[in-house]
Order: sequence, then C-alpha cells, then structure tokens
Amino acid sequence: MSIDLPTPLAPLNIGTRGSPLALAQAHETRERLAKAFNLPFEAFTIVVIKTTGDKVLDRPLKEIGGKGLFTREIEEDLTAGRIDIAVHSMKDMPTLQPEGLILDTYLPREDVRDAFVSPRANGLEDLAAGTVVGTSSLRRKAQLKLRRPDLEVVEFRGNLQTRLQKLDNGVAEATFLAMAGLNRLSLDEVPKTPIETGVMLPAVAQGAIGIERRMDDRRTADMLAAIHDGPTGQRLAAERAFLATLDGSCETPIAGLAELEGETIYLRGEVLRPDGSEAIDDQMRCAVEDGAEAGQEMATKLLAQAGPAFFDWR
Ligand SMILES: NCc1[nH]cc(CCC(=O)O)c1CC(=O)O
Repeated sequence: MSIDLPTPLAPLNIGTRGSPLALAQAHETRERLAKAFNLPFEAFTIVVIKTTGDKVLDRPLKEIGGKGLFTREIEEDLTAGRIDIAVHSMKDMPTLQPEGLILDTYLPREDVRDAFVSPRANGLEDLAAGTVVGTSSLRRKAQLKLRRPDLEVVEFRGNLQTRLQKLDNGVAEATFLAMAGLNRLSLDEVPKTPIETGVMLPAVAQGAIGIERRMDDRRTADMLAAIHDGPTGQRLAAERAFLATLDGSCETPIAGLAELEGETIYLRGEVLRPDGSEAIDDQMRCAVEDGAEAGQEMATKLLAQAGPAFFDWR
C-alpha cells in the first residue's frame, strides 16, 4: 500500500471523552500519528468533549438511554468539523455510525481479557455465598450469575478510579475490569487476576481502540491508513458482524471474540439471559477474509438455537 504523506496545513483535532482511559487512548493515537509522519505532538490537538454519559452519574445507563450516550456529542462535533477524528473504545461503539461518518481505523489490540479485581480475594472461588460483587455490565453480571448464582450483584458505575475506590470502601468485595483499561493506565498496583477467555468470554471488541472520521475527509483517511492495524481490523470485522446480526443493544448480554490462527479466524460467541439462568454459545473457524460472513452466520445460528423466548426480556 502506498501512502501519501500529507503535511497537515492545519492541526488535526482529536476528539475524546475526558476520562483518564479515554485520554490515554487519545494520547496513544496522537503519539502513533506523530511518529508515523515524523511530526511534533503539537501538530495534533486533543479536544476533550463532555458527553451525556459523563454528566449523568447517578442513574443506571440503561435508564438514560443506552449506547450512543458516550458518543453522541463527540460525533456531532466530528460531523460539524470541530474535530477531525474521534478516538473510541470499540467495545462501547454501536455497529452503525451516523450518516457521513466512518469507523474503520483500529490501533493494535490490547489484552482482551477481563480481570477479577479484589483487594481481598484472588478469584470467584474465594468468595463465600452472598458476597457482593459490583458491576454495571449486563454481560459480566450474567456470566457471573451463570457460574455463581449464589453471589449478589450491585450496580457499579463511574470510571475506573471511582470503581476501585468503591472496592476500597467495601461497597463490594470484587469487581471485573478489562485488562486493557488497567494496562493502558498502567494501574499495575491494582490487585487483579486475568480471567481466561474460555472462562469468561469478553465483550465484542474489548481491548480495541477505534478512530472515527468524516467519510469525505481524504486527508484524514490517508493519515489514519498509516496507523491502522490490519489484524485487529480482521478480528473486529468478525466480532462486529456477530454483534450487528444479534442486534446487540445494552439490554442483551452478548460476548464474542475472534482470534487469528495464521490465515484462519477462530470465532467464539455467547448470548446469555440477563439473570444468568441460561447461556448459549458457539464457535467456528473461517478464512481471515470471511470473518464478517462467519460472524453473521454464527449469530443467525445462535438466534435460531435460542428461540424467541430466550430474548423475551426485550
Ligand atoms: N464500558 C466501559 C469500558 N469501555 C472500555 C473499557 C476498557 C478498555 C477496553 O475494553 O478497550 C471499559 C472499562 C472496563 O470494561 O473495564
């Protein structure tokens, strides 16, 4: 692939949320761009945007309005040209973008696993019946209840730092956090145990950073091509097709992971009842270029296997 080396005539504005993790991801994007084009960091301005999801902290996310919550304002600024790219955790992104925007640049993926985080316990097996675990993730709650129906789950909102504070304060005995977030923030001192993906399948796109841009902005597209990670793109094509076909909203506990084995994709997926009373999973292998079809096929199979009653909480 040949890439023109566009010199920014105006600085490229990078939009991001203001949480520590979001800022770390925006800084990583800026560093990769600066390095790829041998430009000073200052050629890229980081613009912090406050979203509805950041403002409303006292209510469960699903009450305020689900997924677009952390992205709407950012995408409005992108469309209006106030920023040129937006950096996102792909796990939080809907499978469809607003008209005129495209999200097809990915940075190399971090650790995809969830971590069991507790100042006092090393794993679920250490927790006595009735112990309180905090999580606001429907997927993690369902996966936890599937394995340990005897544990209590409490809603755990706020950014990483807030959640860790709640553990210290004894609001809950343990929580789950993405290894990716802990690693990106270099939170090495957090007492964590990684959970293998065979035990707890991660969220679709967990650990991946995506960069969104205006579809008609050629200059930005050329710049982003220089930092795109192809293998992450192949994996996310499979996972996001799986999610899109399942019509994953934040009401549906869904897990999915694609891994590369040479020229083959190994795809696993799982859907759960929110109360963890039942889970259905599947796995398949396909050629790397067929990931999206495989994701769609696996979702269709799971939907048929589950039957309408499985999803009737929606
Ligand atoms: N929903 C919040 C969110 N979005 C992305 C990450 C972590 C980083 C990632 O998975 O890329 C987190 C926090 C968490 O799940 O612990």
